[in-house]
Amino acid sequence: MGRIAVRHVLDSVAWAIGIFGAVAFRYDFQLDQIHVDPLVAVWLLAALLQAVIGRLGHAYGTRHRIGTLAEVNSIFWVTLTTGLVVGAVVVLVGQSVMVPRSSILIAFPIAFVIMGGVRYLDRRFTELATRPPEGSARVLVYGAGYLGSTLVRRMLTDPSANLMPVGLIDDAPERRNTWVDGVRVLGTGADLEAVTRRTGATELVVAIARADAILLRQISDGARLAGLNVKVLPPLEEILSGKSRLRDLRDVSIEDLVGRRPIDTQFELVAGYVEGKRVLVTGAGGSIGSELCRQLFQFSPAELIMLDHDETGLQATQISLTGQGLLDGDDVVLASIRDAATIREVFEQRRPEVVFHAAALKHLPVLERYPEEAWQTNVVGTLNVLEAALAVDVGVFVTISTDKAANPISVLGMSKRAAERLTAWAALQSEGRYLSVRFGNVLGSRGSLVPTFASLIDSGGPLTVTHAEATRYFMTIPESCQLVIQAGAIGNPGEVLILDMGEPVRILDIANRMIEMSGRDIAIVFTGLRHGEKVHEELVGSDEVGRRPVHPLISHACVDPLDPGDLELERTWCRPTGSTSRPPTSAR
Ligand SMILES: Cc1cn([C@H]2C[C@H](O)[C@@H](COP(=O)(O)OP(=O)(O)O[C@H]3O[C@H](CO)[C@@H](O)[C@H](O)[C@H]3O)O2)c(=O)[nH]c1=O
Repeated sequence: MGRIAVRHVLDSVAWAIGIFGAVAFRYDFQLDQIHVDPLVAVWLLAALLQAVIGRLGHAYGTRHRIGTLAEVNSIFWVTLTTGLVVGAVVVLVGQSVMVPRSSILIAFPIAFVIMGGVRYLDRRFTELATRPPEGSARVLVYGAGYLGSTLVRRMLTDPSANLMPVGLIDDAPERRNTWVDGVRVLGTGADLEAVTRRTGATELVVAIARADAILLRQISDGARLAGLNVKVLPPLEEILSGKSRLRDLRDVSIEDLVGRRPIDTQFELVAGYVEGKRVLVTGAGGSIGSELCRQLFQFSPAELIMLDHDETGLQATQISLTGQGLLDGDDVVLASIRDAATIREVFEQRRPEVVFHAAALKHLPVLERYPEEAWQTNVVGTLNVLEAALAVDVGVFVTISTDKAANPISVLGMSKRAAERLTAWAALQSEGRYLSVRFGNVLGSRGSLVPTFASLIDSGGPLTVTHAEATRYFMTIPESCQLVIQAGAIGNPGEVLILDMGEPVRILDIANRMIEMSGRDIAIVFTGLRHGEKVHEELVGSDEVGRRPVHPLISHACVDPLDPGDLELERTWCRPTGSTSRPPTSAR
């Protein structure tokens, strides 16, 4: 018998107990005074009405979860209506067939309490059967809001996850001592140590949808003192859509602690300029280019053309996007931005309408030693892409720049400053929106700080920190790309858009945290600032004024256009003599 049929039968039994019990009460349990046949008729009428009204009122379908308040509420109204109709019948004809009028008045609460009780027991048994098994990890959930409650419920109904929620933590004092599915809010972040001792918890799961790096650092420091392992959830959207499961909980990473900055994507804005368009990304095999491709793909461009000179990088991006890396389609283009003729040909053949220019050389110390390389790729290469775009009337062109272009003192910074200025020049030659987006360090990009420290830790250290006070602005790659794509929607021609990266973080703090998270004993050595390296980065140049007219995290500033005819004047930093750079020397 199906579950719904069983519930109909049980509710009929509830009415039987209610009606016969009420009459038995009425006659003081002198059963020989009871006329059974009319009572059976009244019971059958009640059972039939309960079923019909219940079906009409959707009280028996899958609309409500078993034993929830919503289900009991809907059963209440069905039972009350049934009771009223049956009661009216009894009032009209009951006297003549020896059914006492008061019987339904008493039968209704008895039947309803039994129906509610059966549902409660059903729910308890179901929950007990799916409870995490003995020996499951004891978990505290930080955040008793929607996400925390959903998580607790999932843990309680997914025995395979082996996670037993033993308490909730929430900083809102009014939530203290409230319950979520039998799990209590035991205190705030300040009580973490006491709550851990009391519950024997070993894990702490952060269930705060918009937790940023600062909050995660605070929680993680508290958890360390309490001896808890910190885990974080996959992105909220994935949880809500059911794409991710409990086992996708992962340890908190250095990226979470340093660069997390949840961003609201204004989808309509972005879809407006990407959807149905031919979109080309240069540097598609790199860290930023590949993430841009992944995000742009979701906005259904007519074509996504991934261009890079690094075939292996292109393959990795293709795999991450399409699940295959055969490299045999039109979606990947192998070409170097240094090669003007080839780039022009690609643009003429593929006629992109939107371009994200992410191809660049990026390593500051290397470019100090090889400035000509920075010139060829970051300046001439950018000009090549811009000219090809102008030739085919690209409508939106976004150059990816860096905070090192603000008050530049390095070859990297100066080359990217020139790229921003060339983009501003191109804006003057076109009807389209040609603009740059400038931001600081992205966490985890190839060859950057975090992967370098990670491999130094793997090999036993020491960690090399260039300056004890050095700070950088950090963001995760996905979050910075989200902002870049939004910036493309709101930027005006020739502008540079500057992403708000929050507070700068000390490199030494990152080194210390990574060592601590590794659980190993690793030394730190201070190596001294390298040529061209600033102690603190600036996002806005001293000659620039940033305004935020549209997006709260994106400033707009004007850039002085650079006519390609004047490029030679710009080249001073590129020459060994009189330049800020050091000529290559033999390996030290
Ligand atoms: C690799 C390494 C780095 N550092 C320091 C140097 C910097 O102050 C800071 C970050 O270093 P990196 O991750 O290499 O990033 P940085 O030189 O700032 O440049 C990056 O960030 C820029 C944005 O500011 C990008 O435009 C560049 O393309 C990118 O390479 O950490 C150390 O102290 N020790 C290290 O071993």
